[in-house]
Amino acid sequence: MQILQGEAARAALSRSFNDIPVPESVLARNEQLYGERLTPQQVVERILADVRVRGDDALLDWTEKVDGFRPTLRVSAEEIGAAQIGPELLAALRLAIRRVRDFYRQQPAHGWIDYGAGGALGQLVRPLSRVGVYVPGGLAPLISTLIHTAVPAQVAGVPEIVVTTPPNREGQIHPAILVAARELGIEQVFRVGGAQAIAALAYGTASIPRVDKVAGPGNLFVVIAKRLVFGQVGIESLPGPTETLVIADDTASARYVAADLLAQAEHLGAEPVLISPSRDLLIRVQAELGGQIEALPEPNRSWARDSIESRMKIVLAADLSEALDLANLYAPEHLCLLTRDPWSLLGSVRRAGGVFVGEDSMEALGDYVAGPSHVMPTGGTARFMSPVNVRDFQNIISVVGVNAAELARIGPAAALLARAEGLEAHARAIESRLMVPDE
Ligand SMILES: NC(=O)c1ccc[n+]([C@@H]2O[C@H](COP(=O)([O-])OP(=O)(O)OC[C@H]3O[C@@H](n4cnc5c(N)ncnc54)[C@H](O)[C@@H]3O)[C@@H](O)[C@H]2O)c1
Ligand SMILES: N[C@H](CO)Cc1c[nH]c[nH+]1
Ligand SMILES: [Zn+2]
Repeated sequence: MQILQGEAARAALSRSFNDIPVPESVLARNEQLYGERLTPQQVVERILADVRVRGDDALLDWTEKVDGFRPTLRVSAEEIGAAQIGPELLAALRLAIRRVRDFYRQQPAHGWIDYGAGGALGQLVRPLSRVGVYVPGGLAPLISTLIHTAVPAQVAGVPEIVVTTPPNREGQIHPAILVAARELGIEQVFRVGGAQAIAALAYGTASIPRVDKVAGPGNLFVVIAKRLVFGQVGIESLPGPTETLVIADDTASARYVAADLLAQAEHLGAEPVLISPSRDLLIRVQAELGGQIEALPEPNRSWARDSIESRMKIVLAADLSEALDLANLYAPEHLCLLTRDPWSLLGSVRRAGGVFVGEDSMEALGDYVAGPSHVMPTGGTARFMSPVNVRDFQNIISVVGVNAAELARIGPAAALLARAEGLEAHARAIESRLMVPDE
């Protein structure tokens, strides 16, 4: 594999969300499904327009066409109640819920009101009323994603959560997703995925209630749909196909570096990036990757090989400082630091969804039980977006309650600014309170 350096590395790691690459496999599947090589954007536009007009019928038609099954949309309370998983998996699921909940309970997310000499100013914080959570399920049923999205919303105080997730070819949802919903007290789960699920949550249908905000990651179709419905509904961020950037030096274990790259490479469409100041490490990791890919079972081997062969970038940096500059430029979803003294690099990290410090804090642990939500910004959007968190599920309402003395002090300036804007009624509204009342 080609090793990039200097300007070539900078060019390869600079990106704009608008030119997010569409894998050839997606275009080929679209040709099969639609008889022409439609882009995901074109497909999503059709789906959104159709669901908006035809509601549930459109959801069923698109699910049948794309997922191969015409499902009963709502999972009944009996099905949620009857879902079973083994005791060890249940214990793991409960551990994940507890650790994510404990993490988000630490996030400062309260309102404040300052009662000063001039009256009161502050911010009220209120939970959103109804939130939609998208749980990916195209290739792997991402049980953990339900936990990592719904729990921060619940900590924020959201009373109603609506879950959508695609059914498998038998029209089923993985029982652990239903058990997780039950553990979280979520009653509304719908068998629908992709852009049609996002459309349903944004517009509402006879079966699926319209929500105030849609959260959760997904493939290109999901991400594009979320981008297109923004404004009609709130969108927490645009977490799409996953990516991991590892910075490793000559002290890193090539085995661990390869394992961490492959852990994310097995997500379809993932982008693995490795940056090191050591050419020797880069060569050793490539050899390890070959062996570890071969040792994976199918279909994971094919998914990981596709990510490594089609999208992996390998960069030789002059030193760790250049490695961090390049990482900040790329703004990865996951930044993994596998160096002699990883904590010394933390101060230079400026753009990333999450940073994983040292070889015992592998990103795969973060996917499940570390604590922070694994739903993190991708595609370079970490330049301006953050991982899912409590604030995503709250409104802030500004409070203004100044008293008469304060009004007398600051009112004239406001009236002056209003007249400078040519807004006479604004000025008069202020001055009407400044006038001494007639005896
Ligand atoms: N960034 C994050 O925080 C994060 C977290 C978890 C997962 N992810 C990403 O989520 C993604 C999950 O993808 P997935 O595909 O497995 O599941 P998914 O649920 O996101 O998408 C599957 C759905 O896509 C739709 N679809 C697929 N091909 C289509 C086509 N040709 N036309 C119309 N619709 C189509 C179908 O409706 C299908 O049900 C992965 O890329 C993974 O990396 C990201
Ligand atoms: N790494 C994915 C994106 O952050 C999330 C995930 C869920 N399950 C396994 N991995
Ligand atoms: Zn993962």
